[in-house]
Amino acid sequence: MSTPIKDDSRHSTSSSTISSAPFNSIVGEHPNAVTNRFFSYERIEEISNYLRKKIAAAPEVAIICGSGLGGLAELITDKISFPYNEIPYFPSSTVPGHRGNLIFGILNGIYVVCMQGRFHPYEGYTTALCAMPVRVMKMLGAHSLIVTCAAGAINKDYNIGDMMIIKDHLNFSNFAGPRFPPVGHAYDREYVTLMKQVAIKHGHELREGIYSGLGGPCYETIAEIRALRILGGDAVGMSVVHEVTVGAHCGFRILGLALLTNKCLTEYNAAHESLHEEVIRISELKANDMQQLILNFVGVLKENYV
Ligand SMILES: O=P(O)(O)O[C@@H]1C[C@H](O)[C@@H](CO)O1
Ligand code: HPA
Repeated sequence: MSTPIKDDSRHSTSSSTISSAPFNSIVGEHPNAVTNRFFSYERIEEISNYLRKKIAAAPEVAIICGSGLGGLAELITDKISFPYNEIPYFPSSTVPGHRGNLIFGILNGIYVVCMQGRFHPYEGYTTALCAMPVRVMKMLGAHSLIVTCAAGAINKDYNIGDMMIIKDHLNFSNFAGPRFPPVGHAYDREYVTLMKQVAIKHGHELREGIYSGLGGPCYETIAEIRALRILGGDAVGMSVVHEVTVGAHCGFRILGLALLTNKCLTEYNAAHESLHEEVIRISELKANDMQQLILNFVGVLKENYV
């Protein structure tokens, strides 16, 4: 792992107040501004050591829950839960539908670590900071990363409530971090096949497609959606790509799963606009199907790969 880092001794793990002060982008700097830079190997190690002392085992699978999808954590047993603001150097979750807990425990027979909510660049955090927990979860021992998200459907044939395996992405966000990591095979082809088999076996219909990652926080313009469609995007969202980039860089086998919560606008005379409340409503409505897919996929990983 690389060490492209600027450290700052003002922060140490002895201070649990680092992340707990409120975010106020208008009147001042976020209290995590110092952490909102690069992350050294040593700092990732410091965070990992803090967690390692308190957990029961090394996690094998890491899971990131997207908007409204954090209910997966309810299926985990023997849970040890850390609110993000109690973990050294972690930022706070500020988006509704992202509860902000790092949860360790057993899911379908495997020790997992689950991010119940993620960090987005539009919250004011660098992409490097948003993806920092991926490095921590890898250092703790996880070999596989399951990234879930809510996304808008661009593909004309895809509908609200569809679940889509992410086979590749279009990255329209910037990134500060290690230079030139290859991501051509970031999404594990074997995992895609495995997930399709799981879906068939358990009677779930699954789409497959390309996720376009934009910065947000505004939803896309009609011109943008039309352009993304021409470029081959099947869905669009505001996360995933930084996590997958970092996950590929640190050697994770990765599976991406998007829940399509809305149809993106492509016509100027369309009556409706996308709303985050609607995104969460659909996520929660379909959460059970997403959870079952992940639960069964993890079970298959246990049988075949672990
Ligand atoms: O964290 P995810 O990618 O699931 O959240 C999506 C993208 C935005 O954060 C939000 C827009 O409604 O949902
Ligand atoms: N655009 C971007 N992000 C999203 C969307 C969308 O339409 N739906 C859910 N997350």
